[in-house]
Amino acid sequence: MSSRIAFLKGHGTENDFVIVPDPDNAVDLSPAAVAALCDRRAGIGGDGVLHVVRSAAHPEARAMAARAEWFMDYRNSDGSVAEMCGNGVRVFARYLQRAGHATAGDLAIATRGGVKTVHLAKDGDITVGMGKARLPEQEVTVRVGERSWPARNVDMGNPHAVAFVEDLAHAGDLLTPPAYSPASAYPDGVNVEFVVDRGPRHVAMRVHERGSGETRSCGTGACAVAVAAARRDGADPAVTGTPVTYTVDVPGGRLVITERPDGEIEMTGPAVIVAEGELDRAWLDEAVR
Ligand SMILES: N[C@@H](CCC[C@H](N)C(=O)O)C(=O)O
Repeated sequence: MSSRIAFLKGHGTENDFVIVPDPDNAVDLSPAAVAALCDRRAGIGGDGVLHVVRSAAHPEARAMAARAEWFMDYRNSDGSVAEMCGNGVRVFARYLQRAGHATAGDLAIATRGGVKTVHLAKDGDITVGMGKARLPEQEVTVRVGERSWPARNVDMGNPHAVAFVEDLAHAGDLLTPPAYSPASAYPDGVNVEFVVDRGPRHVAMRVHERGSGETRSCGTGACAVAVAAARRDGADPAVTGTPVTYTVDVPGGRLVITERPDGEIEMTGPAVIVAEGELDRAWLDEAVR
């Protein structure tokens, strides 16, 4: 076994990831190993890890192997797994392109949230088919300090609570997860988005991510926000037969989200690889001890 592990570092609207190419699923990425990699002082640093594995080599993805050669085994920075990562899937596709595993055109990627189709151009922004949103009706309240807001429940494969606020500063420092009630609303935790209006079909958000804390962007969160904003604004493509597009500003940049009449959501945004290197396996072994 080599004493080195290849890695790359990338981001999408500053939601940043450690990328671990591991086609045969040979690297033991325990939760402690993921947390060590994501540590911004003692490790590489990132909001999460994109473990790049051939679908056929991963028990959670084998059933998707005929439709998608590669599986995005996404982990949050605390080591927990999540169903889907919208910024991550664009960065994942950018990595596959750079490594020569994908060319311009449509590329299917397996995720725990199902197979997603990424449209890759030679360069520039990347568009991803994010699937449909589910809007469970349950009433939820999100609380930060003395303030509270009703939140819209949006499921993008992973859970989101979207709260429209007067000022993004009202979300506070987001060093701890925002409180919500009822406590039973999200048995597996939730990503919480705070949203303000910027103009017609243009909003800005901050997010506290389950398993990662406040991040500079969340792709699934931006989709959840766009759908929640559209319904609040009385826009439902399924009713009007017309696609609806929202621009969503995040602290790390801008994402453009379109919901089509069939409910399918497309997200467009950047994906950047910033570095490539090798990890010392002995460091990782020591870090998880
Ligand atoms: N940053 C991601 C979402 C990552 C998963 C999330 N923290 C969860 O646990 O559901 C995105 O861009 O969608």
